[in-house]
Amino acid sequence: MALASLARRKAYILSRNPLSSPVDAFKLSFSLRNFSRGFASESEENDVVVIGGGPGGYVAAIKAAQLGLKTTCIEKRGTLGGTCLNVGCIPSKALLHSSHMYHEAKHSFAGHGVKLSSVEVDLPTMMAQKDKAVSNLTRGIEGLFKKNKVTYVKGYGKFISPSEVSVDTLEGGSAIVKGKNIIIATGSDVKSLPGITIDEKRIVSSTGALALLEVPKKLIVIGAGYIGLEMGSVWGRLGSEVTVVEFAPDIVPTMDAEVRKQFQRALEKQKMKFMLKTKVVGVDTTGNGVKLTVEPAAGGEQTTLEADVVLVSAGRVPFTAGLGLDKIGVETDKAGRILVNERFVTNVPGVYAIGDVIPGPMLAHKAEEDGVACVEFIAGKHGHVDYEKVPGVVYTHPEVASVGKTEEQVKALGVDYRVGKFPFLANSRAKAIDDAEGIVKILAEKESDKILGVHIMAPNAGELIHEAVLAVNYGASSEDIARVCHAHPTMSEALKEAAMATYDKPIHV
Ligand SMILES: Cc1cc2nc3c(=O)[nH]c(=O)nc-3n(C[C@H](O)[C@H](O)[C@H](O)COP(=O)(O)OP(=O)(O)OC[C@H]3O[C@@H](n4cnc5c(N)ncnc54)[C@H](O)[C@@H]3O)c2cc1C
Ligand SMILES: NC(=O)c1ccc[n+]([C@@H]2O[C@H](COP(=O)([O-])OP(=O)(O)OC[C@H]3O[C@@H](n4cnc5c(N)ncnc54)[C@H](O)[C@@H]3O)[C@@H](O)[C@H]2O)c1
Repeated sequence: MALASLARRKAYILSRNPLSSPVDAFKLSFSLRNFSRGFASESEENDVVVIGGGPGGYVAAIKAAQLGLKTTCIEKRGTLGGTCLNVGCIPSKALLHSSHMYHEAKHSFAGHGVKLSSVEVDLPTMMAQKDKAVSNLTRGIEGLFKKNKVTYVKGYGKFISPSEVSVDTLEGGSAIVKGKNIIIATGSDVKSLPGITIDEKRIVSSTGALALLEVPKKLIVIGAGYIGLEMGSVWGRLGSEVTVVEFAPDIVPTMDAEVRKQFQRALEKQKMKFMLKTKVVGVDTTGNGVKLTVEPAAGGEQTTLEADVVLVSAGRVPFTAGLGLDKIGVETDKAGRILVNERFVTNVPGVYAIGDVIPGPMLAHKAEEDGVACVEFIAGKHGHVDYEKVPGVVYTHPEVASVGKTEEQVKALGVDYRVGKFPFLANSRAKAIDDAEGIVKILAEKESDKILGVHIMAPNAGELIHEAVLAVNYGASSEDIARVCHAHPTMSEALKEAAMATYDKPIHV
């Protein structure tokens, strides 16, 4: 790197970092010189050290390096990408896609005039395709680290002081990594239930459910949340008889109630069974399968259910084991989540936390936004995450996607509102492809017509929602969406029609 360009970069960073002292300035120029040479020794002080290489951590590390900060990321797993890439978002979406293809071939192709003499599941090939997707993507992040000159340390990090992390490296040694700013991005782990031991064979977490060696005849899912419904769908499509046991009166309790009812009906049509308001009180694994004793959540008569495999998907908890938080005095809440202020700083100056390990939705895209905003603050810029406008998607078929408030939340706020709905049964593209189960529902403030929430159930709701995410972020009205020309024939026209139904009348119903 030319000296002039180094000087410009240094001046730029210092101009945006009001905390930089002359000593910091010296360290910065030292680190920038090393940065320009493309290496960094672990004993040198970093501007930013990130513990955890998941969507929160790796994105924070890349962004920090892009902002000219000398950055090291410590990850214990041996591969980057965290829960999401290794055992979460990516492998589950790979299996959801493969199992959907099988299900379509078996149940829908003939109706489109495509005849197959036989359709079979080849589970090892399906799993290999999933593993290939995962390894390509995790290696891709290593490439991005190299490209952006992020130092990658493979090992388990623990605090020895607010500016030093000791790492037990995967190679067997240990190292001290120093940083002016340390970001905790250690993510989450499966929440275990009392009396139920996960062996990842017969009683599995999502990780085991992503790697079963055969299709279970009977699968019981504990918890009707994101993981339960997605993984229940995968195995249900491949032939399992799926029963979902849920403690609450409803599936996905955070979803808009009207959409949720339609969603539950759609899943029941796919033969998924639900036992709501039900709790698990005992598990017996002494025989070949698993016997699960359940009773009504409010107490009452017990029933025994039998299954080949039980999936425990009753939520996730922040992961901070062995991190040494007590050593440096980082505060957590009762649920173990690290408490941070609006700049992601913990109660210990210089120590930050982002992603699943702090309060807020446990979603990969939220963790990424946290990561970018956190390092922007560190670099003296203005980071921003609006937690009210984080979209959520359940990747079943149909998918359910939402942004903003549910009708129940709007009612609770006492706001006067209007609702506009449009069914996919009246959408020409959905009818053309014979996949028309679903609805768009828009909630808008009555007086201003400002959109408060959008809920979509549709085959590709996870893609369709982003027009609504943009609208909600820009403070758009339903009329704003309705007056935008949408291409025909597309599923997106259903959003336009629902918007017309919100402030006026739709054309096609
Ligand atoms: C089955 C499943 C499916 C999911 N699907 C989706 C989805 O479709 N969309 C979505 O938005 N979200 C999804 N999620 C949630 C998503 O995976 C998380 O919200 C996201 O991974 C959180 O990112 P993170 O960076 O905060 O933590 P994580 O991804 O958990 O990463 C934390 C990393 O830190 C490492 N680590 C922990 N402690 C240490 C230490 N002391 N030293 C070094 N390294 C350490 C861990 O090994 C881990 O790799 C899914 C989750 C699961 C389980
Ligand atoms: N598509 C996605 O974005 C996606 C996919 C998978 C996971 N995730 C994330 O991972 C996290 C964990 O997923 P999850 O499905 O495990 O949690 P979740 O919070 O989505 O759902 C857990 C469900 O289990 C129920 N439950 C809790 N204790 C129970 C008990 N003892 N018996 C029966 N039911 C019980 C809850 O009422 C809830 O409905 C979620 O917060 C989600 O954000 C996201």
